[in-house]
Amino acid sequence: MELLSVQNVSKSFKDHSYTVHAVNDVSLDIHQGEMIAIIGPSGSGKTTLLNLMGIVISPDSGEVYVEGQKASGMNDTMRCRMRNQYFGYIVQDFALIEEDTAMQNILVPTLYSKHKKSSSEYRKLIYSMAEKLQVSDKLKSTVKKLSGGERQRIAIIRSMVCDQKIILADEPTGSLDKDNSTIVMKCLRELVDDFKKTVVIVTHDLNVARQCDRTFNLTGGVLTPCNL
Ligand SMILES: Nc1ncnc2c1ncn2[C@@H]1O[C@H](COP(=O)(O)OP(=O)(O)OP(=O)(O)O)[C@@H](O)[C@H]1O
Repeated sequence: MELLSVQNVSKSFKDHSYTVHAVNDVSLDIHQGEMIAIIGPSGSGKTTLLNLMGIVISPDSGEVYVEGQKASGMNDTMRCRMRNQYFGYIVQDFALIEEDTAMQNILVPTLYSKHKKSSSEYRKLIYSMAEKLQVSDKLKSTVKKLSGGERQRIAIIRSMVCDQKIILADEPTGSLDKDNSTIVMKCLRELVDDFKKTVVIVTHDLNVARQCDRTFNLTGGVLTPCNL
């Protein structure tokens, strides 16, 4: 069974005088342990599609299934629970709290987790992930003291601290230089290869897309497979 299945999903936004068809009849099946890239011009619907996949927003038509469970049939509480259980998000500006330490930021999703571990279990897990991503010495630092690449690695750890199976990354290397971009992509690849995570990346960077297992182009809300 697919881990995440998007079936004939469409989403429009109405402005005052016109309607934007942001995502238009998109279907995509994603399996566990895959790294998928979605590329496309600005305004082509990439973030909207990512938000539909992560059941952050609901489609106008079509269905999203997570491990075979239909998202549209759920009430808000169930959908929220599903979102927290399955999805980790990495966004371009990292969405970290500057004045808090890296550790405090990483622990935020654990406050909302259904399957809570003990505080010492979380810390053990976080240190082991941080060591792998070479930021274990930064966990006690406030975020404002960290570099862009370090922030992004902290955001990656936060995205999987509750053992979410699917990581949705919107331009994860967008604001990074080449070296940090390489480190972040190596981290994401390791999540897929070593932890069997599933990663969906929205990117403008073709080098980033080439490192993924499958690549799709989204133009005018229409998704097509592409070879880079
Ligand atoms: N909440 C909203 N209300 C109105 N229009 C929206 C909304 N969200 C997105 N849109 C419109 O839908 C279209 C797709 O937007 P989206 O952000 O998904 O594109 P994108 O491919 O991620 O763009 P970029 O690469 O610039 O981030 C755009 O025309 C955008 O203006």
